[in-house]
Amino acid sequence: MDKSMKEDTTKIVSVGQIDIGVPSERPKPNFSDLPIIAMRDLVLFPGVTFPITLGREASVRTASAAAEHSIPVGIFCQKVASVETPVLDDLYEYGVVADVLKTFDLPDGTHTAIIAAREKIKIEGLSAGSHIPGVLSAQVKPVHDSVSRSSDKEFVAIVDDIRQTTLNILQSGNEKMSDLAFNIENIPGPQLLINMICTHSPFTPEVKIELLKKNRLKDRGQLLLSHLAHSEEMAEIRAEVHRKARRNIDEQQRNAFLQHQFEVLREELYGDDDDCATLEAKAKDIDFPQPVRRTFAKELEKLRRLNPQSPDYSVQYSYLQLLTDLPWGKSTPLNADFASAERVLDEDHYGLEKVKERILEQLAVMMNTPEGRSPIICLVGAPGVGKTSLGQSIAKALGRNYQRVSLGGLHDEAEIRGHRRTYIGAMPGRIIDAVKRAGSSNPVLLLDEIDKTGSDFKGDPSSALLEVLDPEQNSHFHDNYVDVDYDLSHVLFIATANTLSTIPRPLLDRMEVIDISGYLPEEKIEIARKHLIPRISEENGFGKDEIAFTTDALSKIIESYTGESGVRMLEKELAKVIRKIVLNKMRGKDYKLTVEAGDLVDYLGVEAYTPERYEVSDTPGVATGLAWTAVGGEILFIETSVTQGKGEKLTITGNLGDVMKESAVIATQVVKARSAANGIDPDSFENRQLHIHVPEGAIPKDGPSAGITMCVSILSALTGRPVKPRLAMTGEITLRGKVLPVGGIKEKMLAAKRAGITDIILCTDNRKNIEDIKPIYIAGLTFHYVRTIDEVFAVAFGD
Ligand SMILES: Nc1ncnc2c1ncn2[C@@H]1O[C@H](COP(=O)(O)OP(=O)(O)OP(=O)(O)O)[C@@H](O)[C@H]1O
Repeated sequence: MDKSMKEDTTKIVSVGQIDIGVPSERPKPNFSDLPIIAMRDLVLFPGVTFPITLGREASVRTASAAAEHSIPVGIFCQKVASVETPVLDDLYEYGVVADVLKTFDLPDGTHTAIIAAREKIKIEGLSAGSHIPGVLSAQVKPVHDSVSRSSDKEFVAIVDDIRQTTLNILQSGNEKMSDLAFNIENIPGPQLLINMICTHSPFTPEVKIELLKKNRLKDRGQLLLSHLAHSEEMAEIRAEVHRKARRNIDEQQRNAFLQHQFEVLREELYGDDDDCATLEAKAKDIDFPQPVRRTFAKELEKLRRLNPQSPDYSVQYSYLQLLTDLPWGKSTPLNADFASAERVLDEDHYGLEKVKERILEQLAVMMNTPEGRSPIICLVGAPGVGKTSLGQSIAKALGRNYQRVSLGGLHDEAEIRGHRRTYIGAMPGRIIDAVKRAGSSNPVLLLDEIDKTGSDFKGDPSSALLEVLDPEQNSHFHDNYVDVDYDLSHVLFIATANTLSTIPRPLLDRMEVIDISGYLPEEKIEIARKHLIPRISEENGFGKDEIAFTTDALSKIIESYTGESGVRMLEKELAKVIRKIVLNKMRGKDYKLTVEAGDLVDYLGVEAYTPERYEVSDTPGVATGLAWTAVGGEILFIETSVTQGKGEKLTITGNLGDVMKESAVIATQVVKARSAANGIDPDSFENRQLHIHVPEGAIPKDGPSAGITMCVSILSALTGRPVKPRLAMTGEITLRGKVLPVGGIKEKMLAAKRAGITDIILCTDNRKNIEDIKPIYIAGLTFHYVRTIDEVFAVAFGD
């Protein structure tokens, strides 16, 4: 704002009833040539007296001359306040004629004049000529206000309302009208009251001119009242907004104050808040996804408010520590060198050509499409065949971190998905925990023994695993404890299982199953020589090649001290031998570094297993079957005896399960139906009692695969013809005599070879399983593929 404008802005310095000696005999104004003082923003109303500040030279001169010579002047408001030298057109046409009672020069250089307004006037046009040179003058005409009678109740009510509303506005603290505050009650007469309030009101000059224009005082009062009511309303709204703002500020200040006090007290009580600062510093370097960063900040604030001695503090602290420990977006660079991956697999594992080839196929695809989805590999096989260690080698070959997640015996879904933090002792699930331990977001996680999860009232872990393994869902894996999503899509999952039968179908469908069958004794000897003995020797403080086992010694350990498809027990027995050597060494006794077969009794005690050997026997009623257990294949003998007795009776013994018992009943019926064809009198069954027994009664046995063996055993017993020697068989039988295929063929064949069997009867449909086996495993075996029990009998009793 420029200086002159500021000076010229009329300023009310005091109000109303000051005794400044208004002359009783006032000179008549010259309406045809009235000197005019232009006001920038003041509209004066008839009857009102008050001081104004003058800035412009012309105004000062006019006021001084008017005061000195008692000349009435016209007081008009400018339409536009910024006009510096106004002419008549720049003024509103309504104003007042007034007496300049006094002028003062104030010490700060401004000039003040006390003006007493008389009546309303209207500009008619230019005056004939100014009697004060350089002073604006005009020809005007008086306009009289008509005053309502005091009996007009409506008018009285309006005036009362005006007074009250003005008081209300004043009470609400409107500074612009504050000069009226002390005398509004004392203003005499409604006319002066209305005009006074009009003059002092904070309305714009436009509004005030509208008020001034009203000739009937009642009309002016009404218009004033409506403006005042609006102002009052605005004042109330403003007061409310103000109150609210104050309340907010007060609350913020209070919180800040309390927070500060709290920090001070905390520091006094527990010293410096190291935990929060450490967490915060750690979080700065972590590439959190945006929602996780927000959660972290929120939870850290919560931690700050907790007492470090309270149990809640440690719960909250552990949670935040987990958030900072998880490898958000941190991944290890992948090995893209296929040849080195192949080398790693070969170095770590002997044999397993087919398995390694399948794994290499997957690795090749993964290296070729680094951004593609990783398959979920499921390695299935008996214990100790190297599933876990293969998983480890795959991680090594790919250059990824490795962690094992043990799922055996898991019943609680929360073990996979974590517990909500509201539970006491809540923890993250095993998957998140493994990712944390792995320290990168693209590790290899080995889900060990996925076939051994169960479900109970605490939920079904396998359904939680579905979410973990589903590429569509695992990019937003939600662990209940972590409570924010974690991206598992870069993790390579490898599952291991002993059997596929207990894995739920939907889970199985998501996995690439790779079968690892057991090892031949020759392979076990190689594994022991190349991998197990050097490793165990080193672990026990010997050089890699310091201890040697003769082939005979190894064969004996495998045959007489272990009974397994894998090499887990072999590993343990070898470790036992080497520990004994260490013991002898420490006792200062003589010790041999080459272990021979004869030494084994000293080292390992008496033989634990007498290998199942096929014993050539010409006793009728004995047939040799092949069984499969979780630890590999076995041969099993089925014995049938026939005795004379009253009525027909079938006795089954040998700790057999329901399915196997049913097989025995079916087998009896099948043989009975073919009795005539095999030279047995069908009526003779009347007085014969059959007893079927499967030796080693302490071991439970079940399954349908002994069906054809039972048929052969029964027929042999009934006819008295012994079964062809060194013949074993496996296959399910139907009531009509059809032979059905069975599983576990490779393990069964290994067991047959171990036992010295030469001929095997199998269902024709099992031929493909035999063709899958490496020829060296089945060298020396002759296979007889059959479809019916008659063909079985032909092989078993043929010449
Ligand atoms: N082909 C092999 N070459 C070298 N070492 C082997 C081979 N197969 C198994 N091993 C060794 O045998 C031991 C047992 O193997 P591992 O623990 O991997 O068996 P697993 O199949 O996972 O058994 P489980 O089903 O009980 O978990 C390991 O020390 C492993 O290195």
